[in-house]
Amino acid sequence: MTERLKQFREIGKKVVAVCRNYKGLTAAQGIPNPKTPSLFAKPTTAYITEGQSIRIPEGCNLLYHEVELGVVINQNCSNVAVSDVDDYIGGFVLALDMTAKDFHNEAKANSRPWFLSKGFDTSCPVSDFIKKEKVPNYQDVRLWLKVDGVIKQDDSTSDMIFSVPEVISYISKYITLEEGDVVLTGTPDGQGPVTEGQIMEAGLADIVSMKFSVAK
Ligand SMILES: O=C([O-])CC(=O)C(=O)O
Ligand SMILES: [Mg+2]
Repeated sequence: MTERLKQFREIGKKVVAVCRNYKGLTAAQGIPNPKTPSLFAKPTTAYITEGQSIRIPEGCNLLYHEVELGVVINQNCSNVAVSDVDDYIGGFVLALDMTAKDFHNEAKANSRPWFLSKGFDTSCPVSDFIKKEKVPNYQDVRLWLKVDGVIKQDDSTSDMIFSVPEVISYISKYITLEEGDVVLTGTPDGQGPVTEGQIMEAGLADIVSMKFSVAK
């Protein structure tokens, strides 16, 4: 295990994710904006860092990329008001919410849980830890992702339906967030398929970028 990954596994406990949190995404999909943040989780075994490949889960024929801003929590966070959330943000990571889209579609169609489609090994590639001071305007920062050099996702976090503080405050009413937990804040429009051998490059403005390849 690489040192960086060990660090994530040790301090990074849960991954709590919000979905359908960009106006551009719900508009493109023709679905109403959610009234409250819609949540799911990934196990810590989903984390990988640069140098490791995303592995297509057995039986999956449609793997999707989703670039997301991840917020790293710095202390126990329970029942926190929106106005106090900044005190609980320790920093950021750039993350990919890799999704076995065929499993996901089938689960949704059959009213079954999403866990496998979002939680398989390697489904949460993350960048190096980004210090909080490096992203002072995290409510308006550019997220982008290219597949084999072609831009597929490119939007600002200002397009979120629920802001980072609103998402974290909401989660903290029900689930205690702990030091090292990562909150994935949803993907902008442009999520789409990747196949074996393709390379994704993603970035948070020009603050950080990362590359991950897809393997069988
Ligand atoms: O995969 C999906 O349909 C939803 C999701 O995670 C997101 O919007 O970030
Ligand atoms: Mg997502």
